[in-house]
Amino acid sequence: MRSPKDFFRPLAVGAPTPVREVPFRPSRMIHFFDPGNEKMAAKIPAIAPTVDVLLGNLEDAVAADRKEAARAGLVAIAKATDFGNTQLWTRVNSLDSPWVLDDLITLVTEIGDKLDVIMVPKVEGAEDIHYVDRLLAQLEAKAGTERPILVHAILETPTGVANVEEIAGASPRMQGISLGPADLAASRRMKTTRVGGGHPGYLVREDPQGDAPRATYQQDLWHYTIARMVDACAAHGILPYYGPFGDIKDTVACEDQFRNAFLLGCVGAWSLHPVQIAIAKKVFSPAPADVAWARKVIAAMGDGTGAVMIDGKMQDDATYKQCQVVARLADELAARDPELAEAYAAAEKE
Ligand SMILES: CC(=O)SCCNC(=O)CCNC(=O)[C@H](O)C(C)(C)COP(=O)(O)OP(=O)(O)OC[C@H]1O[C@@H](n2cnc3c(N)ncnc32)[C@H](O)[C@@H]1OP(=O)(O)O
Ligand SMILES: O=CC(=O)O
Ligand SMILES: [Mg+2]
Repeated sequence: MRSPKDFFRPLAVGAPTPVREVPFRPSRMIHFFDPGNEKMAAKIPAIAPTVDVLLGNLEDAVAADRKEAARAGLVAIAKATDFGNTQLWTRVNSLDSPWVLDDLITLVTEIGDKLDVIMVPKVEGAEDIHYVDRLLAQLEAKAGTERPILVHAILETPTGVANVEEIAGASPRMQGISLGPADLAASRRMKTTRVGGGHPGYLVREDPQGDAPRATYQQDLWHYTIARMVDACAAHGILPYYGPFGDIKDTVACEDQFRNAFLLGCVGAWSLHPVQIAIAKKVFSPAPADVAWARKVIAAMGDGTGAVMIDGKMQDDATYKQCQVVARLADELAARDPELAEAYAAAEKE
């Protein structure tokens, strides 16, 4: 019988030991591709070095009669490609679908040693994660994989949002959670047909002042859910992400949506099209001037206690910690990205 003390024990004999801490690896963009689409698949070796995460998508956006082709395509691509230090993830079909069992069995036994993370859609509660957790342990034991494959949940149903804390803490395999604004809008019966982003009808209006025209301000439809997801993830030591932005041509609004998520605490977003890769890279890498400022505060704060004034702004133990968040992220990203490392070093010298 298992007790809470067994949380970090393997769920099957012969499965690898679960991780105690989610390894932070840059994941500014999770680049989606359909492995059964020959044109997209052909681009993967060239795209791989330009992204932090490549994700072979098997779920929505893959037609029902192309599911097997997508699964087989992912196996072939994973076997044939050297991804370097770019992570390989997959999004399997939902747990109530006719495809997910074969997705998991095939992928773990065929390419389990190459897969870093499995994204599970439409997660509604801890029981969904427990099911995947046990099955993955059995399959890992069968395949002889040496490290555990981590699990990422998509937050895209009202029940999932209501249970987000228990989902985040359901297993040591939990790597992170992404907001899925399209399915969430549908299942909440929101009246937007957009994939993420704002809506001109969701606004507040200035009070009337005589006959003067009243300004309106568009509000953020996703603020509540992203903030809730970020808190749940931070409380459980896992990573939060914004999901898809569907208006591919509106690169400006995509950047805004990504930046809102970044400022609220997300570490990355999905890129659905090559044009969104550079946007995510720019937004989810702290700006060089912000990194230089953070390092200046850290240097001035010594052991991180007390209060000082820098350029007219009060700094104390809390701002020291805020600056550490930015500086640590910059270090982690610079270790992967030499161009960014140079930009950070140059900004510090200014
Ligand atoms: C709500 C959700 O679940 S979101 C997640 C699921 N959705 C997805 O994964 C969508 C992934 N992206 C796509 O399917 C496509 O980008 C689409 C359908 C949005 C647009 O595709 P297209 O109309 O072909 O776009 P476009 O003509 O600009 O593509 C230019 C080239 O980039 C390729 N391309 C497009 N998207 C991708 C991608 N994600 N990865 C790699 N290559 C891509 C196209 O195949 C095309 O190649 P070609 O020049 O050899 O013809
Ligand atoms: O899967 C993503 C979504 O927005 O739905
Ligand atoms: Mg979805």
